[in-house]
Amino acid sequence: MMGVLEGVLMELKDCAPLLKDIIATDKEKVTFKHLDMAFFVGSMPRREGMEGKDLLKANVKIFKSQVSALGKYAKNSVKVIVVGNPANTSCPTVIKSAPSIPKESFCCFSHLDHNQAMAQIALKLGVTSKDIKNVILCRNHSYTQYPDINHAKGKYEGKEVGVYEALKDDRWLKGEFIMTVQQHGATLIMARKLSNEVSAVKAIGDHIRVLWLEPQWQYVCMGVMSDGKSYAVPEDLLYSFAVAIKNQSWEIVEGPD
Ligand SMILES: NC(=O)c1ccc[n+]([C@@H]2O[C@H](COP(=O)([O-])OP(=O)(O)OC[C@H]3O[C@@H](n4cnc5c(N)ncnc54)[C@H](O)[C@@H]3O)[C@@H](O)[C@H]2O)c1
Ligand SMILES: O=C(O)CC[C@H](O)C(=O)O
Repeated sequence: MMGVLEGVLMELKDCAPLLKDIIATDKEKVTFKHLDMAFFVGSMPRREGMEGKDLLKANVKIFKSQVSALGKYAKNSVKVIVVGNPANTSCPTVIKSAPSIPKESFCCFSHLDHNQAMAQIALKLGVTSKDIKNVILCRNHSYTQYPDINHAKGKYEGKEVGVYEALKDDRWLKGEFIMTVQQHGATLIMARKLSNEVSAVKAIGDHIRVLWLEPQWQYVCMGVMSDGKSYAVPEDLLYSFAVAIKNQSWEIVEGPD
């Protein structure tokens, strides 16, 4: 596998102007030492005809072994993002496998769903995603997720207006839009015969920027352990909420403006 890694290294060097150094290794002790952020992405993707549960056994085994090494070698302040699927279901198991790391430091990656939902609205309005804000991706990273646009706003014809008001198409927003977002991953696999890549990498970059560099981004979606006090979601259930970011940490937002 080190040969393959050499190829990945070459690509990383080609696309990272701010890159200072890379350590390529297959040793857990070296990989996880002094880490600030860990993305659990090395795992099986779903192929056409497979269901999320088909990945569970294989991927949870990979995550469990890696995260216990993470607990052993990484800083206690490390932030862990579970990307590999089924991301929601795996995340609590991952958390339990590294008890030395606070459970608030873990999240399941739902930034891609958030980007997808914003893109659907932007395309329908004829603007770009950067003109849309406050779309909340609720519940989880699967077909039962729910894009909440009650607080969403768009810059439309020079004004900032609520998405319902701008689109004037409640039927689409309450029907086709929700279904398109919920089934986006599966539809893409059917079309491409492979799961998403470019959009996932872009969303991972967005997630890092929000968490690490741009805390002024107030309403962003992450799958986190519920505190039992918000939106009647039971405590310790992994759930995608709108969160506010402060000091590289998150807080569940109750009803964004
Ligand atoms: N949450 C999300 O929004 C989201 C988005 C995209 C992909 N995913 C998930 O991320 C995962 C990876 O997807 P992909 O398209 O990159 O898959 P891929 O098959 O292209 O890459 C998976 C990589 O994992 C590596 N790997 C396999 N077993 C490993 C192990 N035991 N230890 C370390 N690495 C191992 C493989 O060598 C391969 O390089 C999948 O589970 C996919 O469903 C999630
Ligand atoms: O398996 C799916 O339905 C989607 C896979 C995709 O990589 C994603 O996580 O969005």
